[in-house]
Amino acid sequence: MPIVEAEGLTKTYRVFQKRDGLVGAVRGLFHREYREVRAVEGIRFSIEPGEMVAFLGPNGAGKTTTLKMLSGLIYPSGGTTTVLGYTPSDRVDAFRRQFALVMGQKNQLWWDLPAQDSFELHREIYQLPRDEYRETLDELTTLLDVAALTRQPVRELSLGERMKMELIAALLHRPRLLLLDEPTIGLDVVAQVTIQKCLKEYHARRGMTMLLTSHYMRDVEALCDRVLVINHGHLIYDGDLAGLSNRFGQTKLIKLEFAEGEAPSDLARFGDVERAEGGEAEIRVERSKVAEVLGAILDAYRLADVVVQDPPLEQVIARVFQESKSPSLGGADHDAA
Ligand SMILES: Nc1ncnc2c1ncn2[C@@H]1O[C@H](COP(=O)(O)OP(=O)(O)OP(=O)(O)O)[C@@H](O)[C@H]1O
Repeated sequence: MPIVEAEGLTKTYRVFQKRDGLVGAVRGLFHREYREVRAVEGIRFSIEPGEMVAFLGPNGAGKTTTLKMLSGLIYPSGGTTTVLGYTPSDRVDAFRRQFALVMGQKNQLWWDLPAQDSFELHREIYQLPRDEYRETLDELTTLLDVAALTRQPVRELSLGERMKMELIAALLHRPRLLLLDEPTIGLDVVAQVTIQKCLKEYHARRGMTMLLTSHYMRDVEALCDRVLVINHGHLIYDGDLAGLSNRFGQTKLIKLEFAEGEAPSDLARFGDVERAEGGEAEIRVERSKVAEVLGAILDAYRLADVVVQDPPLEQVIARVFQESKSPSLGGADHDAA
């Protein structure tokens, strides 16, 4: 049975429109005008136990709104969703005990107290047996390398350390489903990698299901095999990472190392030369022409090495977002799953 199922899930916000000027403001007191924001429009997907899925989309695409509906923080305007067998907006205890939502931009922990005190409160709220709590806490503080910091007030911790504590608090009750909204936002690369490693390791040990939003493609590549892409409230891709590159990455990068001397000056006849330095060069070539171009290069020059790469995920994703503005890609489009 899927852990998450969404069918036609929709959220429309009603936003008060403030009028310009004093007269407008006074008029607004008597005649309130509203505008509808269609944040999520009829999305459909399901997630199986143990999957690690990335939820991608540009700013304002509807990611946080979807996560909030999946955790029962807001009611959908339409459609249905079942999470862990429950309707999230019912917020029953049995449901809340089995999932956690971590928002990179929001703190759950008490600012002036050591994280340890917030962890204790979690233990009380979730009524965790002491042994199990100790075991999980030790495991997580070791994994994230913050055992020495749990007794320091949270406000004195760095952003990265605070995020690690947030993650610990979220995992203490061993949730079966972890919803992560930008868990590495604003962190340096080292802290990002530590958090990725912890999530990966923890997933390997406990096999929880995870849905993650992130603007850092490194998070996605490190953790997720499957991606859901949302734009303007529509789900426009549901499939694996490789499929995303195949479909939207229209070019490939050919990296060449020449056997003798400098890179030749006439490489532009094969494609767009991205770099040519010393005996090395990189040429961007249309996906459908890679074999032909490679054959021509091998005929013309002696090579010491050659590598053909997909474009970086950032580029592919930027292209997906760009293309999804066109009407032909506007609706939900499921490649896999
Ligand atoms: N409480 C709210 N009231 C009114 N409109 C909202 C509310 N929350 C979000 N929106 C609007 O709904 C749309 C989707 O917002 P959402 O926060 O879900 O996007 P997102 O994909 O998470 O974006 P980001 O990557 O910037 O966090 C946006 O147009 C946003 O302005």
